[in-house]
Amino acid sequence: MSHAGTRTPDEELSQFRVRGEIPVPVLINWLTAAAIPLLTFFAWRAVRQDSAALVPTFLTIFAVLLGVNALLYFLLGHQTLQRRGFIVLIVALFTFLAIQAVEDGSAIIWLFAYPPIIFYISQARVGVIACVGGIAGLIFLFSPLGDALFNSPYSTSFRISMIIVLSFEMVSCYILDQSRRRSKLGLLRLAAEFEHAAKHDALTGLANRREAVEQLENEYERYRRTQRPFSVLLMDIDLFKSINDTYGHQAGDELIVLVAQCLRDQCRRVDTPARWGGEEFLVLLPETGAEDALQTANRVRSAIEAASVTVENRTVGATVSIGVGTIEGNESIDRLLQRTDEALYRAKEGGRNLAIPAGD
Ligand SMILES: Nc1nc2c(ncn2[C@@H]2O[C@H](COP(=O)(O)OP(=O)(O)OP(=O)(O)O)[C@@H](O)[C@H]2O)c(=O)[nH]1
Repeated sequence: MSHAGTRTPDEELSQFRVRGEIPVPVLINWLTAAAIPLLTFFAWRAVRQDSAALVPTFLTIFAVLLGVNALLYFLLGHQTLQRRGFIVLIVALFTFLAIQAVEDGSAIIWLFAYPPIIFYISQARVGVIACVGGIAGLIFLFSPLGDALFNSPYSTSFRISMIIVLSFEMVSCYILDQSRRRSKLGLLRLAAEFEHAAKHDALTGLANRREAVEQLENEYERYRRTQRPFSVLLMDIDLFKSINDTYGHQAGDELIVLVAQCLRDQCRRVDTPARWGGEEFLVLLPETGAEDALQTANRVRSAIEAASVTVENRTVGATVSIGVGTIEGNESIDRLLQRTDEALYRAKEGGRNLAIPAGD
């Protein structure tokens, strides 16, 4: 998972979805589908109960606007627009329900639906701001100034209970939401670790053979589209068995890590150095012709020849033999690897510590 730029984990989280999690646009659609008939029902009841014309009119307007918000989402597919539109509408709706004392004041208890929704569909920061704003608004509504402005029918005990219970619910929702976000982050990090482990070699940290094959296939596809050739270096540490036998397996492993580091140092960022087998490495050089590939091979070879590790106060170095292959015409990846392997074999036969271009 990327931690690029100044993105906070919260923003980062919204980019990913864990399997089974309800996507925010879907939840908003469900809530809209539930709210429209409910609002229509309460509007109809308000008409029947002879409430002021304002109430049924506003409830109907909210139902229509929620429908328009959903329609716009289906037409444009703009998730942020859908979410922001929905938040604005529900904040306005809950404010209206509270200050107009809809349903003789009982509609204010719908405010309890607000905290879980707001925390789920927006970032934690937005949820906190919305909840603190909501409680502040409610305290204002229940204050003597609110009474003077809106003439609320709520009893004192109801007001106290409403503020305490709603605050309790908001804090609970915040805690549960934090826990949900932390577990989601943990799951995403675990998935990223698994993905990394599946694609990389544990000893060297280089791409493993499976990942190298995948990159080769991608590069091959690009070659077929653009006809810009790519090259591969297939290399093998010389006389590695005798290094293991003389200095031990641990020293052998250290040399493998050293070779990997030399590859990293000598390759471009776009190249893929990979551990191909035990003491075999492959480097994929995208958009690289034969001449440049041979130059890179010789640079890598010299860097490895110059490097060494210290084992029990003894300096141990190694050399590598390299086959250098460049894709030609319509040949397959297998054919390219076969030609490159033959070149590697010739480098071994020719005395080792050599880079030999593949033949036809
Ligand atoms: N330490 C260590 N040794 C390994 C690893 N993987 C393979 N080897 C050893 O590498 C050696 C490879 O030897 P060979 O393929 O016979 O060839 P070589 O001795 O390198 O000789 P040439 O390739 O002909 O230059 C074997 O002894 C393997 O056991 C590893 O991960 N760590």
